[in-house]
Amino acid sequence: MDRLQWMPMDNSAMTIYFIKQIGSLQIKDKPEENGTAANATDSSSAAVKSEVAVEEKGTDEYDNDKDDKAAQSLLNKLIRNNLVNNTNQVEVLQRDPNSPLYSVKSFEELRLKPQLLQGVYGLGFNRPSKIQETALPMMLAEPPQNLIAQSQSGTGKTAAFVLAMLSHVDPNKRYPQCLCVSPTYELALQTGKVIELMGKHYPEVRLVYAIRGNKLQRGMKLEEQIVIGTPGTMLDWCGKFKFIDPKKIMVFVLDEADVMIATQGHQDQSIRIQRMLPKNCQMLLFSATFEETVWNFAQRIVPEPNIIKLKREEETLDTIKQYYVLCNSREEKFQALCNIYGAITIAQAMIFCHTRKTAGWLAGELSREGHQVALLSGEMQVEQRAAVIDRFRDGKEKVLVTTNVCARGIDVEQVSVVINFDLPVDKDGNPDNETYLHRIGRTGRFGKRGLAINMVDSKMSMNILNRIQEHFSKKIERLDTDDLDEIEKIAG
Ligand SMILES: Nc1ncnc2c1ncn2[C@@H]1O[C@H](COP(=O)(O)OP(=O)(O)OP(=O)(O)O)[C@@H](O)[C@H]1O
Repeated sequence: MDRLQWMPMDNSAMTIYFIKQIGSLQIKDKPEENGTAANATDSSSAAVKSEVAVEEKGTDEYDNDKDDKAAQSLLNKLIRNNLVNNTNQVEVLQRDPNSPLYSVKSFEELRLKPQLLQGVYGLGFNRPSKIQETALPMMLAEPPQNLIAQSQSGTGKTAAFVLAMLSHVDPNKRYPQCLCVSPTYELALQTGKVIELMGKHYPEVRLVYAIRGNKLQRGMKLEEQIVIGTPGTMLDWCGKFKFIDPKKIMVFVLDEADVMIATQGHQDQSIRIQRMLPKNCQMLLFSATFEETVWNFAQRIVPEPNIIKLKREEETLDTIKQYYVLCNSREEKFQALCNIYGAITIAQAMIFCHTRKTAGWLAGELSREGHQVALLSGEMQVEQRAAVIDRFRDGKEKVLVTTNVCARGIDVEQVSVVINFDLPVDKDGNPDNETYLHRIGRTGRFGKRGLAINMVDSKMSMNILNRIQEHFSKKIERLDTDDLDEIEKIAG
């Protein structure tokens, strides 16, 4: 697939250029922001400065950073360049319990079209991932089987359903045969990129994006076999504008169901699209989590599904030593931090704050002390955040100060210390145990030993710490940061 259809654009602020070569899809969305993103990669101190400037404005923009699932998912994709290490076992629930459970250990066994096998190997995939081993045979089976697949972020779900779509289309038929719905514009583009790359040697198959800004002429009929887009535009293209004949769709993919559900209105639109599709259309639903809301949504969309879940790995904090430090103010917390830095060698540390304001202040103080500091918070563009994380991962900065935007999914192997400058609480002020686990899980990865230090500055935060201890049934020891010998000992 070495070309994309050129699509007429409207005059909105956004301009999209589709350039002939694969991988050179360029998006221009507010040029001044591109400039800011470039600056962010230049130096982290630029980010620190802007944060301090925000603080001076004295407004109440210092909210706790919201857990934006779509942004987090996009961030994960932007910073990840290989498969997430996964040791979990797969659990399969089949629609027809008599059919043999079929699983493949190689891509050859799937008897893919040579062009697609070339695409797979071209991407550097040597063998299927855990979820792909089981999902691919089901998705490629005849007659088509419906599937709900859950597996954590970065385990190869996108690659799996992209391969299924590319395998199912008939390139000789010039109309849409596969629809793939993603929760946001940016996530749709990311998935589109995987389709382009995987279909690189299959130029007869074409792809079009049903996303905002891509205005087609009324009355036109799409000739591309695969349509990827967001639910609203996809619904319009199927219903209102009739660019797509939904009755001819053979495969319907709902990507990132958990993110989709978190986005208002998307459930409804997806269900409305699904209702237009023929009964025998294959439904594929993918999600990184499998909470009740996702499950309810899945049941409304996917009739008689096969289900693949990853069995949950035991969450363990055994390799992480946890301490708390008693302080009276944020200045004392900062002093305690300096003492820790003075006593032990820290390869890389992540420091979590409750608000953007504190994070900005702390980053400024630390850089004044001579530390190489990176700052990450929710008001930054996702691309800026990815650039900051990349620099941190490359060791260009040794300390990353952040709010909750960085709690999940980011693997930086050299992080040996995590500091909760503020303990994680939910919006009602109760301990946020899940976030605590995610935060301190940034250290001690892959069985390495890690250190987590919690700053306690009030009765209330002591109470929160106690409740966290109770929740995990794990003692958190007190650390006296005025005693350098004691600090040295914990690093041993
Ligand atoms: N079989 C494979 N072998 C090696 N790398 C793979 C394989 N399958 C996928 N990858 C790579 O692993 C990374 C994650 O894959 P993918 O995006 O498909 O995961 P995902 O589960 O869809 O993640 P998310 O939940 O974030 O959408 C990508 O960089 C992809 O190119």
